[in-house]
Amino acid sequence: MPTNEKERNPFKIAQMQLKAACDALGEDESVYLLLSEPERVLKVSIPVKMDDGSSKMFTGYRVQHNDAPGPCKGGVRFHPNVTEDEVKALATWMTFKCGVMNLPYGGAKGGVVVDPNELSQGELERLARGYAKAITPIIGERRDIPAPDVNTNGQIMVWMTDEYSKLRGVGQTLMATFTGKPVEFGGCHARREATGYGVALMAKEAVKYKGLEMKGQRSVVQGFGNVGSYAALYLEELGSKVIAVSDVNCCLYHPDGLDIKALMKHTEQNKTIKGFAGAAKEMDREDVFKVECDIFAPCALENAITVDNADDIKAKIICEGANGPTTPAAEKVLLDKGIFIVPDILANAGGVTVSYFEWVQNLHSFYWTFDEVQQKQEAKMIDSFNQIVEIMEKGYDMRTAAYMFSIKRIATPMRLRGWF
Ligand SMILES: NC(=O)C1=CN([C@@H]2O[C@H](COP(=O)(O)OP(=O)(O)OC[C@H]3O[C@@H](n4cnc5c(N)ncnc54)[C@H](O)[C@@H]3O)[C@@H](O)[C@H]2O)C=CC1
Ligand SMILES: O=C(O)CCC(=O)C(=O)O
Repeated sequence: MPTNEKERNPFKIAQMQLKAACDALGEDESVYLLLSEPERVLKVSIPVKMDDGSSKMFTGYRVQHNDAPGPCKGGVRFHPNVTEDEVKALATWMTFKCGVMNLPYGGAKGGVVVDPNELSQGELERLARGYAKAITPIIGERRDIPAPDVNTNGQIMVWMTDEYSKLRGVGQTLMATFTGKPVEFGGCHARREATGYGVALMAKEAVKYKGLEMKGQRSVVQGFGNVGSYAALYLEELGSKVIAVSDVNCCLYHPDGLDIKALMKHTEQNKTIKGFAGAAKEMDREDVFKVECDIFAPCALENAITVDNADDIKAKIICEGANGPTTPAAEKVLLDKGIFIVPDILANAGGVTVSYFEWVQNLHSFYWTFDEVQQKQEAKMIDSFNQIVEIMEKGYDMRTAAYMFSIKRIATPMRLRGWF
């Protein structure tokens, strides 16, 4: 892949990753053309009545990248740095993630430019409802199914489902239009845990592939939100020691391993890992890249690993919990150092996989147990891991192999539909 050192635009990066895989496959040029731009970009303005009586306008997006394999699927992010290109990239990655897991979906993503920490609970609810209303014309259980992402959660999915049902349900609750809902409201057991659990599972498969065992491996996790906290919990449960984690405020370190359950409790109460009594050292958040370890799991945001810090990372395996955490130039540095990278479209695909299970259960009103869900998730992820490794062994890095594996699954329905 060409590695323009300066390239940080996530959409350009997604296009570069796609191009590298299309070239490796020797695919028809039309496949790249059709997949390099999203099918639909909706930009919305959302008026919200604030608690002080004033009104504010928020900008939001819903991008539908491709619906050849089935309805579009992907989360909604609330973050001050959301841009149209970021949402386009995230939607593109969703298409290939669904392809990697052989789910009957294409990709989509949504975002609202907002810092939710600055909103009251009432303002947050009105924004969530306003966003759901604004994107109602293009979503639906057979068209596009949103879910949680950064700074959104089960409660926000309930508000959106309720709003959408008022507008489209005519007396019915339309459960299957949003996933990631709480178990008490049409949600699926093990969805909250699913992305982090999948990250830990994929790290374990990579460890096994290298002929090693999880016991004794030292893990480091960047980001301690939904994905990072459960990735850390399951990395610990699968036998590794989690010696460092970070969030937006700091990095915590303990050479004997942090107690992740206790840290999750601390974070629930304090909204940050900062101040946790069980750490040996509290450091600057950027120090997370310098901690010597075996498994490094970036679970925060895009462009976390760049050429500026790639050399600091001393791990055998990088398992990408976040979407797009590694720039192409940094990836080259890491691959040259012999680091095994499990790419985001596989490593964090547990979330959308269990969202798919939620959607299937909602459509049938028949619900599975926690263990059933995790067993089905594990079987699907390990199967994809093994098939991608087979392609990788033909001489590709794992990201390119994952794209090659996925592109075939998307190109075939496009070809059958006569799109090229
Ligand atoms: N929630 C989900 O099911 C899925 C999320 N993802 C991706 O995983 C990543 C994280 O998502 P969530 O955990 O849902 O978000 P979240 O909002 O629950 O947590 C984000 C975490 O990252 C931390 N963070 C932000 N900037 C940081 C920085 N510079 N250094 C260290 N930590 C930083 C925050 O403090 C927080 O702990 C995103 O890239 C998201 O797109 C991918 C697949 C599914
Ligand atoms: O659960 C889903 O449908 C999508 C999750 C998501 O946004 C992601 O995988 O990046």
